Amino acid sequence: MTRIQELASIISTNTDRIDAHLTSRGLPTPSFDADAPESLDLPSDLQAARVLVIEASTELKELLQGPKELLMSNSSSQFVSLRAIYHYKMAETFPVGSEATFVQISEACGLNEPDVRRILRHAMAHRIFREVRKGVVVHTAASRLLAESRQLKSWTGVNVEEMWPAAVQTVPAMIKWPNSQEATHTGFSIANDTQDSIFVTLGKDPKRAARFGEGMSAFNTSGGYELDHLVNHKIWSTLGYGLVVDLGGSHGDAMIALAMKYPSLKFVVQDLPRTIESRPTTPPNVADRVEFLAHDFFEEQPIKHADLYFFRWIFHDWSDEYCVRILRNLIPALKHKSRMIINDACLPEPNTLSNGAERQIRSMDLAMLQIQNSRERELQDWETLFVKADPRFKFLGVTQPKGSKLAIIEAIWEPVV
Ligand SMILES: C[S@@+](CC[C@H](N)C(=O)[O-])C[C@H]1O[C@@H](n2cnc3c(N)ncnc32)[C@H](O)[C@@H]1O
Repeated sequence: MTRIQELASIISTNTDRIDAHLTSRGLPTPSFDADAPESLDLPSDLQAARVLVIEASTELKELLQGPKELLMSNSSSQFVSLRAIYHYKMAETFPVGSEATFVQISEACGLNEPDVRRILRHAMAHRIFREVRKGVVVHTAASRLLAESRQLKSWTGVNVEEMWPAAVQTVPAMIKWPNSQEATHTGFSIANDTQDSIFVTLGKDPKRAARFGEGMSAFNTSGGYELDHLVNHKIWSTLGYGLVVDLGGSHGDAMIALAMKYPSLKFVVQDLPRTIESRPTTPPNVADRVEFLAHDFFEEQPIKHADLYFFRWIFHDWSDEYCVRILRNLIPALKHKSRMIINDACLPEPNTLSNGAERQIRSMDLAMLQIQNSRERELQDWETLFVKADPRFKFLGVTQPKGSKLAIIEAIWEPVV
């Protein structure tokens, strides 16, 4: 069998399995229609089948394209339509389930009709909106999310208005500040004409801070980043009536999820003031056990003797020098056997992941470069970080929950007594 035949067979077999499951339960078949579910709800073996189909169909497509077409298929304009749709709030100009003409959308959003038409037709080629009759637009499942999901809107806003401009300026930043590890020497710095880091910049603008927090919340519910992987880890049930402090915890999603499952634990979520202020209301059933506190992790930790200090997606935002500072700022607060958990990626050896997972993790690594001059780390890097910070941190190792894109990196404070 040739590779393309093999791929076609993987696609066919696994698509049949998914289809049989959906059909036998009367569940809707995947579609781009506005009423399609936000994601496919499948049991874990069929989620694996879904990933196999996606991986195989991508490889098949790219093999059949050939190298020339593959290289030339990267479009520099891919985010123009999405950014325009986001900026002009085009998805919100007419209700889901109804129709609108390009003229009506233009009048509602304030952009001239010819540009509305070309922007939307570009997006339609990517399944966002559909032209049901000439000049008449309806929502698809993707444009419905842009119209109705606050989190998805924010995620898109962060992507097209914070990340993308920074990406464009990343190589100029590398040329301007060679080998810099500073969070103020980045594509983000050039794109925003600022000498502040992204987090200081967002901290000065409540709307941007709130949007970033909501965008992070969207991440926490999607492909491999779901909080279940964290919540189901064995460590939490060993903490008894313990106190957990989440540094850079944004709107508290992780601690709220843990509080729901572990009623004896108490939590403090720390972040910069604008992020803490912009959080949504905490669910009432856990509000008495999840406290929010503005705290800059480059200052000394004010909550003493917690059982566990937690960092999710924090260290990948900072170069080593700054990570060491973050860890050292904990030391005055630590008690014997305080635990540290870092919930971040642990880069595997090259070519050990599926291509889809490899693309995602390498993109995240570059995203960290473009906004913070930081990076994703390998196992050895994590161990070294604790050693550099203080030899009294004992590195316990890394576990990779099945299906999770983030690892659990553990250390314990063990000064000689
Ligand atoms: C990538 S987000 C991760 C958010 C959250 N831990 C999660 O997993 O959804 C990084 C967070 O670090 C926060 N942050 C950045 N600099 C900080 C600082 N100096 N002190 C405290 N929080 C900070 C940001 O506001 C942001 O919420």
